[in-house]
Amino acid sequence: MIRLENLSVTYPGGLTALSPTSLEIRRGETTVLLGASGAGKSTLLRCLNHLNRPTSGSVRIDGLGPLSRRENLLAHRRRTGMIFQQHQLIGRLTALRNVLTGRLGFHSTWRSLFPLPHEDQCVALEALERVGLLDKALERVGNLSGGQQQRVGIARAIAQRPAIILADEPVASLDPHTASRVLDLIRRICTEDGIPAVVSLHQVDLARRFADRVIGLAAGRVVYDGAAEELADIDVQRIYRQGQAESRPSTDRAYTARPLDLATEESP
Ligand SMILES: Nc1ncnc2c1ncn2[C@@H]1O[C@H](COP(=O)(O)OP(=O)(O)OP(=O)(O)O)[C@@H](O)[C@H]1O
Repeated sequence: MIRLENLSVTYPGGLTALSPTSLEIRRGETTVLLGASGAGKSTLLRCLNHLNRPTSGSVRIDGLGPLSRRENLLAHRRRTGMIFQQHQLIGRLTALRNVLTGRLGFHSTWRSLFPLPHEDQCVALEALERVGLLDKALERVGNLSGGQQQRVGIARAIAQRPAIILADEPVASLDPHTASRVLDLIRRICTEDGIPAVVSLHQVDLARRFADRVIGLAAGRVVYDGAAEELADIDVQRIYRQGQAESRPSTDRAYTARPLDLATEESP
C-alpha cells in the first residue's frame, strides 16, 4: 500500500499542478488516472516514486516508510516498474539486453559493467516469456513493432520484480487492438503478482474496461475516485468539463522538472 498525505506539486514558475491530495494505492488493484490534458495525471503518477518532487505532503510506502528518506526512496525505485509511452528502449540492443537493464538496480555500478549473472538472464527470459516474446529475445528492439516494443518495456518492468507498476500513457501511440492487449497484460500481471498498477490514460472506454478504480483529475484536483464500473457519463463529463473550465495556461513543456536530486533528500 502507498499512502499519499496532503501531496501537492507547484512547479517553478508558480503553477500548481497538483493541489493537496490524500489517497491510498492498494495492492492488486489497477488504478487509471483520467483527465483532460494538463489535469495533472503525469505529475501525480511521477510523484509516486518522486520523479516529481512534491512541494508539500508525503508519500509513504508500507513496509518502508516515507520516500523523503533517501534509503527508502532508493529501495522503492528499485522495485518500481516504469512503463513509458515511448518505451525508452535502446533500439540497437536485443530485447533480452533491454530487459536485462531492469536488473541493473540490483547490482553495484562496477558489477553492471560485466555480463550479469545467469540468474538475471533467467529472470529476463522468464519476463519475455510472460509477455509472449521469448522468440524475439535475440531480435534487435529497433526491428520490432510498436506493440512488441511496449511489451518489451513491460518485460523490463517485470524483470525488476516490481512492488508497483507505474505506466504513463502506455498505449498512446498504439492501435486499439494492440492497446487493449497491452493494458490486459498490465492488469494480468498486477492481479497475478498482487501488486498495484497506476496507469494514466486518455481513453475513457479503456479505463472502464481495464481499471478496477478510476481517479479523475481536473485542474490538479481529484474530482472522481471510485470503482471503474461505477464511472457514469456524468462523472466523465465532470472530469473533462471542469478540466476545461479550469484549464490553466500550459507552461512551456520544454522545461523539464529536474529529477530528484538524491543528495538533497532529507536523511533520517
Ligand atoms: N516540468 C514542468 N514545469 C512546469 N510546468 C509543468 C511541468 N510539467 C508539467 N507542467 C504543467 O503542469 C500541469 C499538469 O501537467 P501534467 O503533465 O501533469 O498533466 P497531464 O494530465 O499528464 O497532461 P497530458 O495528458 O497532456 O500529459 C500542466 O499545466 C503542465 O503544463
